[in-house]
Amino acid sequence: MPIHKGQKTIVIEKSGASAEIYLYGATVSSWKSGGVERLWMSGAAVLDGSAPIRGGIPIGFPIFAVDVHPDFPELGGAHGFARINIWTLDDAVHETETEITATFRLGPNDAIAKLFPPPFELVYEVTLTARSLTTVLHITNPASPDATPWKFNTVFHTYYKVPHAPSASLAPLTGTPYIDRLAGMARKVQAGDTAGVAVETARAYDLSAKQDRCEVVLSYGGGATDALRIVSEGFPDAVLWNPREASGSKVPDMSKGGWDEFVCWEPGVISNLATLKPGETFKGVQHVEVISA
Ligand SMILES: O=P(O)(O)OC[C@H]1O[C@H](O)[C@H](O)[C@@H](O)[C@@H]1O
Repeated sequence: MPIHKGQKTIVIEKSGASAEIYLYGATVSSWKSGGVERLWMSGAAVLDGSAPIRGGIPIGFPIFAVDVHPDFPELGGAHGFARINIWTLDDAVHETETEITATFRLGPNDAIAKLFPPPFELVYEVTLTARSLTTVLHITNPASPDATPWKFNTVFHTYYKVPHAPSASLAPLTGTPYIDRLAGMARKVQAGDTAGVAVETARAYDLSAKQDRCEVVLSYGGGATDALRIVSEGFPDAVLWNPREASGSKVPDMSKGGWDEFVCWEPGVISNLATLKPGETFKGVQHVEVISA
């Protein structure tokens, strides 16, 4: 069976690879390729649907981090409601010889409407092949033409599992502008080719010049024979984040030492809100592939 449906999660399998997705938040919680777990999950993650899942790929929408939405200030909090609501799984699972796709949907409910009244539709496709995981988010404003446009942030808050976070690096990033969220949102430009997380890092890279297609390679370091090629499409930003011990130890659902085990590279609409007019759909893609180092 290429798909296993549980009460809380589904697992898809293809050519020896697998991915587990919680209906809560449509959070991809595990991706195994080549017999290796590629996503990090905190040992202290809350998995009972009472709090966002600390690990995997939580989806942020319609705000990012603790930023407040100018039109819907009640949203507040972190990363919005998409990651803390139950999504529905389409009955139809698309499968070919080389790939399998499961599709999830989220729309308004009473609790969401109190925070974010306009109509919206989120469609999320998770596609697995032997060596890749692709996530695609479609965000639609289905309102009638005379309705007011609304604004949103979104993010694939992806936690990559690495053997030793301070040894891991992302490249090529030379000359890419970024906002240093730890330095009063100072605007800086990436000097060297690689960026890492040996110290606490929260940078929002400006990918607007390569919004159509941005490719980076996450190298594990330490003589690893494989690496991850991460391609994002449609996203104007990506956050590089790791809290290291000083800040990570204050995060209640982060296991001790967790900050040594992951790198977050988070493609999204982050530094500015995007506007969606009635009838419009935003599409963001993240394609991650295991490659030789
Ligand atoms: O604790 P969370 O709401 O999941 O957020 C975790 C982190 O996500 C982002 O990467 C932000 O840049 C950080 O400021 C935030 O701490």
